[in-house]
Amino acid sequence: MNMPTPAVHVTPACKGRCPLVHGVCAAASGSPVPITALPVRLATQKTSNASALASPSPSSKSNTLTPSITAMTRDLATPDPLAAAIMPPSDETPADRWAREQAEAHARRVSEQIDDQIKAEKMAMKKRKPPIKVLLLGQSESGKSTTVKNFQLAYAYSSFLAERAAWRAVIHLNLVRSVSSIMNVLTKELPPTTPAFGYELPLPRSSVDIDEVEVEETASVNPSTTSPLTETHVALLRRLEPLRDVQRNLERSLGAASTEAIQEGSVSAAPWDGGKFRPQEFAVTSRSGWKSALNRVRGIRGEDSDSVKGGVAGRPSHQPRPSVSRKSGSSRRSESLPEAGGTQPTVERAAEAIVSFASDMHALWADPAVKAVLDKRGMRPEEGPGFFLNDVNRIAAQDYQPSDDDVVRARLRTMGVQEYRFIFEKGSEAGREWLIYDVGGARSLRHAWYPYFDDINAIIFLAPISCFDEALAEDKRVNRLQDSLLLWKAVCSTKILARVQLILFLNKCDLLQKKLARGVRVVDHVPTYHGRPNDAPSAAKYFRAQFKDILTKYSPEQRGFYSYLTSVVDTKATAIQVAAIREGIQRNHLKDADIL
Ligand SMILES: Nc1nc2c(ncn2[C@@H]2O[C@H](COP(=O)(O)OP(=O)(O)OP(=O)(O)O)[C@@H](O)[C@H]2O)c(=O)[nH]1
Ligand SMILES: [Mg+2]
Repeated sequence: MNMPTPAVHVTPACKGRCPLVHGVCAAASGSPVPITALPVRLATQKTSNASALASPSPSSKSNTLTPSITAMTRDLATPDPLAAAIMPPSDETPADRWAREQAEAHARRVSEQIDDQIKAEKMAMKKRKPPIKVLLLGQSESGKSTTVKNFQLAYAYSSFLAERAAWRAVIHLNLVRSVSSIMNVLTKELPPTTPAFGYELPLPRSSVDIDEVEVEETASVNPSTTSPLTETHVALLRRLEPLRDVQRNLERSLGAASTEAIQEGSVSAAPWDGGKFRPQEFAVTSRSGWKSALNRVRGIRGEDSDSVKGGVAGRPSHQPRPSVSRKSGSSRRSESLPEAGGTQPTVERAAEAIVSFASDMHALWADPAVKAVLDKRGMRPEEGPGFFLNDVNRIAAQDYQPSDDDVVRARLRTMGVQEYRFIFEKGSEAGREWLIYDVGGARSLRHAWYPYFDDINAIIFLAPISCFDEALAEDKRVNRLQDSLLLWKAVCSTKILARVQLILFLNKCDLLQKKLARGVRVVDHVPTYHGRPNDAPSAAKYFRAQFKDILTKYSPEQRGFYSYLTSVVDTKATAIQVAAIREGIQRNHLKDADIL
């Protein structure tokens, strides 16, 4: 008799010990194997189930595949051999049968529920809207992080609030740094016969011996007759000298983000723009910047400990793009993190020291002779980043807690790329997730931007137009406005960004206004400005036209020019602009998706 070809398959894994479902082994974890290829074990098992078949003798040649299957087929008058395997026992009582059927019905219901759930999840996945991704670009100190703070204030205030206390150390450092830089200028004003300040002078070790050193040293000081500085100033400078240690300690506590950009020389404005750039060689420096710095003073160890994973909106989380993180192991800049909570005592000691220097810091800033020296040397700390000397008494108070405005004005540079998640609760697109990427703007950090160009919806580009007379911190030969224009040109002409909506913030308009009001002439730094009025609206209009020309000329495809005159430290005005931008980006996104 010809052996019928079985219509069932089992996997090698189960070796036929499990029931089959729809002709395929239920324990399938490997490729199904035709039953004909099975070792003898399956056949012997089936034959024992079908007790009609006599067991073959161990010595018998019938212990091979062919005779066993022959036996099995003979035995199986039932059409499905596996049904026999799971058949209820022949001696099942009515009660047992009832229980079995109940259990089977329950199992079916559970199985159907799971199927429904999987189906519903699949549908929801299909329906979920992709996040809108916005990248903030611009040179260092252009106001990118300050713009993020405006988004946080407007749309994620609880997370802004959660971080606010941690900014105290940053604000203290900003304050001390202003004092230090004033001290540096004043020290230069002293005549050469005056003993140098700083490291050559034996510094008082504590506030107790300040007076002794003061008396001893000031006796020999003979300030220049042309300098407005007197022995009182020298004494003041000497008393403030220990603040330099406070600054160093705070910088150490806050990490790399708290130091300002060092001069780097000839790094190009846009490292990705020019043929030789290979993005995979670079990595994002993620262990620095706000998050890490704030975590340090909050006593949180590790960079992701407060990252947002589908929860609170608006807090930073670093999520490097795959193309970036792949290489991050070798090229990531390492920064040793202190032990959890280890920076807290240092930060508190610094706060106490600052309180004890409050009146001297106030005296320094309020002194007309000091102002005269700063003016003469062209130094205007009040127009620089993170300036808090006007509020020294409030900030150097024992119980000081930063206000919203203090946080917005605080300066801490961004060194990697930081991602902020926002889930907007109101409006037509409620529930839509936004991802905002804040990057480090120094020239040496711009290579890390490129991987983020990939699938971005919009770029907010910040150009600080008050900087037309300033040099880049990284390269003193480069004018800051020139750098912004070069960078804008590179962004406009980058092919991968051809369809990305570009929004230009001509920022620091408040400082532009102040600068021109005190007599700085645009034409002295921008010769093509010739013949135009030296006022802020005219200058802003002129700069805007330059940016627009570049967009028109260098965009691979025609696109709209959206620009705003901003002062992002003005949170009220910025809130209105941010709302308009949000609406605009959303509309553009919907239009792209053909929803509008
Ligand atoms: N007066 C004034 N200050 C501003 C304005 N925008 C930003 N600032 C200040 O400038 C400093 C630098 O701003 P950030 O937002 O940190 O600059 P950034 O572009 O993030 O800089 P990097 O992180 O180094 O790339 C901060 O102290 C801000 O408060 C503005 O429109 N007017
Ligand atoms: Mg920043």
